[in-house]
Order: sequence, then C-alpha cells, then structure tokens
Amino acid sequence: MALENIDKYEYQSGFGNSFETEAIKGALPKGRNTPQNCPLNLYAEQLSGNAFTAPRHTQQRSWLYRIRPSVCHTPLKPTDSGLVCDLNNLQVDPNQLRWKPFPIDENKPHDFVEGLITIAGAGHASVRHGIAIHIYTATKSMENKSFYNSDGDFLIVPQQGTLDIQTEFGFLKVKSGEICVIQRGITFSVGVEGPTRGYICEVFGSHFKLPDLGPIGANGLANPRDFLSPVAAYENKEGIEHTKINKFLGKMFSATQTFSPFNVVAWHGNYCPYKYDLSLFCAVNSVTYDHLDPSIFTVLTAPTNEVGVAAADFVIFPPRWLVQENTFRPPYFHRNCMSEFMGLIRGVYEAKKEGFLPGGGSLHSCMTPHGPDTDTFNAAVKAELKPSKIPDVALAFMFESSLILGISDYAKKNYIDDDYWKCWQGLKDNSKI
Ligand SMILES: O=C(O)Cc1cc(O)ccc1O
Ligand SMILES: [Fe+2]
Repeated sequence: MALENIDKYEYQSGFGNSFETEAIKGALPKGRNTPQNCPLNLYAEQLSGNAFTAPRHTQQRSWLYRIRPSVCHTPLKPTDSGLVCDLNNLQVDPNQLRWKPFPIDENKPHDFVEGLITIAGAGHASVRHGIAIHIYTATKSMENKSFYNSDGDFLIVPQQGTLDIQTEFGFLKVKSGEICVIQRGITFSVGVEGPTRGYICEVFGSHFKLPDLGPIGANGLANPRDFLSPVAAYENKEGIEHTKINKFLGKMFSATQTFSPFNVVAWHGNYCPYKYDLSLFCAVNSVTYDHLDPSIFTVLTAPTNEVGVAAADFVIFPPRWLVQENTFRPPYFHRNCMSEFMGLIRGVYEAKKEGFLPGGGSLHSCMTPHGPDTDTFNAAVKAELKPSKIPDVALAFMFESSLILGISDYAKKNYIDDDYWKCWQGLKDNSKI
C-alpha cells in the first residue's frame, strides 16, 4: 500500500524478534533472500548489525527490498553540521558536574542533525568500544534530508516534544516518556513540531539488549512484548534532491541522491529500530529494608566483553511505591567505579530537591563522591516511613558506563552549574561522639 493509504504508526511487537513485513503483498521473496529477480523488480539489500560470523544468538541483520539501492548517491563530502565531536580531544574533569537545561535556540531554526551536541564520551568508534552522550535540540523537521550513523547505535530519550521518525523500516512516533533505539547504519529522518529536546546515548560496541533477570524470574522490568518496531512503509519519490548525512568516526559527511531513501517496500529480519514506553516498566524493589542499587531499574544494557559490565546501562527512576522500613529511602552517598550521567525527563529527582532540571544533566564520574543534597538528606532522616509514592510526574534516568568519560569543549564551557558543589556543603557533623 502506498504511504497515503496506511496508518503510519502501525507496529509489530517483541524485543529482538525476527519480523517480516510488506507494504505491498507479495513484495517479500519467498524461501530465499536473493532471488535472481525480486518480486516487483525490487532490489535486495542486506543491512548487517554484526559480523557475518557472529554467534547465532547475537546475530542481527535484515533484508530490505527497495525501489533503488542505497548505493545510488553522490560522493560523501565533509560537512559542518551540529556540534558532534569525535572524542579525540575531550576535557578531563573529575568534579561533580551539573548542567542547566540545554537551551533550544528558537532564533536559529535547526533540525535534529544540526542540533546534535556531544556532551561526554569515552573510547572511540574506530575500535568499536565506547560511548558518547549527546543532547539534541530541534525547531524544524528534516525536509528531504536523512541521516545514518556509521559509528554506533543511538538510544534516544525525548525530553520535550514528540519525534516523528521516518526510517527505512517504517515510521516511529516517539513521545517524551518513551525511548527509541536506531541502530548503526539505519537511515532516518526526524520530524518535529515546535521546540524539541532530548538525550542520546550512542554505543560503539555491542547493541542494547534486555538485562538478565536472575532470581527475579521470567517477568518484570521492561517486558519484551512492549518493544515496538515499525511495519514496512515506503515512499516512491524520484527526481528530487535528497541530502543524506552520515556520521563517520565522529565527523559529518553529506551526499545527495535523486530519490527518497525511504523506499523499502518490504523487509525481514531482526536488525530494526524499536521504541518503548517507559511507563510500562515493571519496577522491582525492596519491600523490606534498604535502598537497593539502581541496576534494578535497568531498561536496556549494552554489554562489554566482561560479564556483567556494561559499556552503557540505560536505567530509569520510575514512579513507584517506597515501603522500606527503618531505611534512609533516597539514593545513598556513594563512590562508584562506574560513570553516571543523569538526565531528567520531567518533575523532580528524588536525590536533588533543587537545581537538577528537566533538559539539564549531571555527571558523577568514576569514584567521584556524590549523593543526596543537604535538604534531601535532612528531610529523609526525619521522614515518617509510611508507604510513599515517587509520583508519576517524576522521571529521571541514568546512562551508566564502566568507561571513564571525558567531556566535550562545549560541555566544559556551556551551561555548567558552577554552584553544584555547594548542595552538599550544608551536611554537618551530626555525630554524637
Ligand atoms: O547518583 C544517583 O543519583 C544515581 C543513583 C541512584 C540510586 O538510587 C542509587 C545509586 C545511584 O548512583
Ligand atoms: Fe550515583
């Protein structure tokens, strides 16, 4: 069915499933991937998310059947777009860092790609190990323009504004409170309405997967069936000037082509973008005593080769009941060997009464001490411990990484909250020694 006639936002569900979907019945070849001539005379194109030889349980690839193949474009040329940096010259700062909300510059119309700003990172795409944390802002849609990333997968966390994402695989509408993953190589274009902002965790190595549940059992946290991938939807536009932007080793390149890249009539496979509504997260926590580690709120994890150690964990602090007895309920004071970048989607975060705002961020690096601010501490040690609720209006998250992150020049110079350190200075000696 041509684009005009379909529900753009139809999805198929299941994390990591092998899907098959056709926008025109019969467009998928039967019984083989590369027949001599594909149905409807489409071109077959494989998109590989892993080495061909990766073990079967990690294997991710899809076959796309398209009107013209992706290769029909002019040579890619370096272009200035956005403030993505290549992580080669990051600034080093062990302090507790907090950023005020990153502004959405409405005086300078810009799209999603032009509004990408790298904040922090470690490792490098060239060795397929590491992560980068970006902020995006946008005030306009990408028109006749698309983007694909050779460096890694994007986990996108919208904070303000809905993303209307057209991909080679079909459409995804992603609201604030939902997330999506668009993997390495997938071409997409982002439509927005009004001022838009969010966070991105880019992983250069493994793909995100659901965490193991161990003794929790077979259910809970993010359930596989709540992950949604698009159904095939194509547009047949020829004779246009379409710009394709590619991020390659942290630099932007641009090429043109005369047809829409969203020309995939059918596809099958398990390498495809997906979205997830964070309100569906089934939180598990202590119902006796103590504040448990935030790993219990892991939505997705991108592992390293070391068992149990992530390049990036995506963790949320979801609305939930707190019922622990004789317990200091907010996050504890701690020093962590992992790096913790936090963002706030809405509301107020349980460890910080003030100063940590939606659209801002914080970074507590490897072994950098941190914890609840003075007001939060003083209130929590006096609180009556009846069941209480972290309200639905609050939603914070963390990109937690085993890597030690450097910060970009931009992040070092802009929107830093110079007074952040002061939020702990009121913690007095209360000892009765
Ligand atoms: O630092 C933070 O606010 C994140 C965090 C939350 C929590 O509940 C326990 C540990 C932790 O690092
Ligand atoms: Fe922490």
